Amino acid sequence: MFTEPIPVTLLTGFLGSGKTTLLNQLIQQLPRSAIIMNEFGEIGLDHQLLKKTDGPLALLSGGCICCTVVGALSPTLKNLFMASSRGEIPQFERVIIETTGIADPAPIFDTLINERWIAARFQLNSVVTTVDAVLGDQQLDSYFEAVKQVAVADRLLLTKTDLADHHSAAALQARLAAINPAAPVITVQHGRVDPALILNAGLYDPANQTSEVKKWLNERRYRPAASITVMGRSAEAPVHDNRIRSFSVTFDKPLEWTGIYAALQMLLNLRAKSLLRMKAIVNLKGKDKPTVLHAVQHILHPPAELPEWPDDNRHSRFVFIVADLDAELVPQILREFNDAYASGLLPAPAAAR
Ligand SMILES: Nc1nc2c(ncn2[C@@H]2O[C@H](COP(=O)(O)OP(=O)(O)OP(=O)(O)O)[C@@H](O)[C@H]2O)c(=O)[nH]1
Repeated sequence: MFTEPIPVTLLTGFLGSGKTTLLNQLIQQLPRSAIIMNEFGEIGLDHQLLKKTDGPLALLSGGCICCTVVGALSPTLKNLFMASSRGEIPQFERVIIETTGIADPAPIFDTLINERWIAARFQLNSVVTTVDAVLGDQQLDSYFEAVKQVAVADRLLLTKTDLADHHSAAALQARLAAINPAAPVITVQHGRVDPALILNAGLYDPANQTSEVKKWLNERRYRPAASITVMGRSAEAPVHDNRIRSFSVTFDKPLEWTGIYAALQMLLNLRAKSLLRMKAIVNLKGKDKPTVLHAVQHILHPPAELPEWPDDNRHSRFVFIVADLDAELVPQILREFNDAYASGLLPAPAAAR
């Protein structure tokens, strides 16, 4: 029987960027994995490329997991869990979900975080995005979905490096770091990677990971919001990258939870398409311990208290990756909502109490 929530790794990446190749390598090393493959088209073919695995395999065919078949993810996870509990299929230790190459991962987060039955039994563990070292640059130029997949990743895997020249691979790596400064870029050939480098990457269980939180947040990799110019940057930068801003916001005084919650709700709801990723370790008034927050697009993970601060720094630190939004607006919204609630100008929203 399962006692702890089962870790889920989300494997995303643009069409043909090497997801199935990676999966084939992973399942050799991690045979006790349940695989969920999402395939486009009525008759999926990708699973036929998957090597034999001891773990269960579930297919979500006939559409993309982020739109037409999103409702199928929850029953699929339930069926896997129940069948394994009853001994009808082998026990599994983790789930790996491979999305279609054009999927937007936000609805998958929504299922994993907001559906109670699922959230009690499964836990999102890491988001791994494959990027083709040869075609990635062009795909980032042409498809904003590809940029978003990079922005939400905990780990970026640069695939097909055997086919790319060193110079262009290095340039692509720099471009990825500009979009998502904190995600390590791991180069991969033919899907061969040490699973330890890509699993447990997301700090989705902050209670156990005080020492990991600094690596997870990695705010030193981000420029402060105030140093980012307003929309419409350099003419040479690729058009989609010009839409992306990644930056940090710091507050030195303890924050009012109701104000921060209201500010985040506003950013998440009004700007659902703008906010791609947010992570934070915050010092809240009246609390000795830090609170960890994170959101992917409009999905805010429930706040979690860490058992202790990772170091002497007691400042609240946020990192954001946004699209089509001026960086300076974000600290302004956080500050103004914080001040308004701290001074009692506004009543606390019910959900934040
Ligand atoms: N040379 C080389 N080929 C690779 C590498 N990784 C993947 N490929 C090849 O690239 C092609 C696409 O790889 P897949 O693993 O099917 O890519 P995918 O992301 O699952 O593709 P979709 O499911 O169609 O989005 C296949 O022919 C792979 O054999 C690599 O590191 N080097």
